[in-house]
Amino acid sequence: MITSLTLTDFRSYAGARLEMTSGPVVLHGPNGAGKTNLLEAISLLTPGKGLRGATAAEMGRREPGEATGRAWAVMVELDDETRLGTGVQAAGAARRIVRIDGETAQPGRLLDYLRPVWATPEQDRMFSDARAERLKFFDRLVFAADPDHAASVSAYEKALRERLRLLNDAQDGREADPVWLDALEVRLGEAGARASLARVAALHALQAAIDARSDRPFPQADLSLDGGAEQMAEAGAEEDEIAAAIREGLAKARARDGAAGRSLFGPHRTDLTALHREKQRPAAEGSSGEQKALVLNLILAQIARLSDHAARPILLLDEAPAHLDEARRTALFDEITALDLQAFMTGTERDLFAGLEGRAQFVRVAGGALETD
Ligand SMILES: Nc1ncnc2c1ncn2[C@@H]1O[C@H](COP(=O)(O)OP(=O)(O)OP(=O)(O)O)[C@@H](O)[C@H]1O
Repeated sequence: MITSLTLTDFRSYAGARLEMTSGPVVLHGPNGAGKTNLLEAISLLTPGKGLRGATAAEMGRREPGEATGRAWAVMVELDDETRLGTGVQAAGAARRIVRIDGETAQPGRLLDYLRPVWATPEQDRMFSDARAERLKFFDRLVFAADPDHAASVSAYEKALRERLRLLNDAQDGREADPVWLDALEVRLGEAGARASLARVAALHALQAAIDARSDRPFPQADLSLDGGAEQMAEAGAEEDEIAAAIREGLAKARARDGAAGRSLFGPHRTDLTALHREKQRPAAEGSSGEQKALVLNLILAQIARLSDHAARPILLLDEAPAHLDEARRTALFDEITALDLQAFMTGTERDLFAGLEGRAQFVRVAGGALETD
């Protein structure tokens, strides 16, 4: 578990430190106090984008009127022994670095120690929002258990950007090198097939974890992946067959993609859909409270799925209890306590967390300072 957190020039914090005892941590305080900033800091102790999807340059503390944020750092100590840190070395730097016990490390190594999983108010409309955000959300769930997935997705995205650049050049009258285009599409086929197979495997594991929670007062989702490559994987196709289908589809789509200036074919267009099981309706048609409860159930299923890993998950819940009804709030608190899970939760009112009195650490966030009540 995280036993201490130190923030230096991170967002609204000039310097702050919080020590944790065991159990959940409740962060309460007025709007704009810096509660979400703190969850965001912890969310950065995993590869990729954090809870706000912000760039490293945005996270450095800025005084009013300052154009560039400062160099910032976030450091946690695990069980009072291992130190994980991230930050930038120079003000405004775009790339954050990772340190483990003081040594620079590959971001992927963080997953050996911590697996943060988060739920934010922005996810409430996830099922009715744009498809790209849903796939990003799902991919994060996949790579928390399967770190290789992040490498497949980033190799795929890089090759896709290169292919589109070539097709745009061709559109402007410059000849696109067909050998290079072929090579990129081979790479897209391979990385895309790996990514699709990993997504399908994760979908099954997640669905099983959701099904195992049918006794909880949260709505259940029936998940599916709506994409050609994933459907082939479901039907038992091998990786090289899926890769060939992606490659062929991309080759056929060249002219159309070039004219549109977008990549209209490929597994980056896969969608995650969810059916509200009890109501037999698409999740996208549910109320925002229903969508929130459904997403939270999915997040809790993910936590259960990750609990077998050596690196235990850490749950970050931004404003979740405020939007749950009493029965679900109680169930959430009981579950978090029973799982012996480290959870950080935010809310403007301390009263919302009355059910955790005596079972959680209450921290008041105000004026850039953190005070345990
Ligand atoms: N780079 C930065 N430098 C300085 N201050 C920042 C920076 N980024 C964000 N802030 C400040 O942090 C505050 C927002 O903090 P945060 O989102 O954590 O609030 P919160 O406590 O979660 O509030 P709410 O209850 O409204 O969600 C704002 O006042 C914002 O101006």
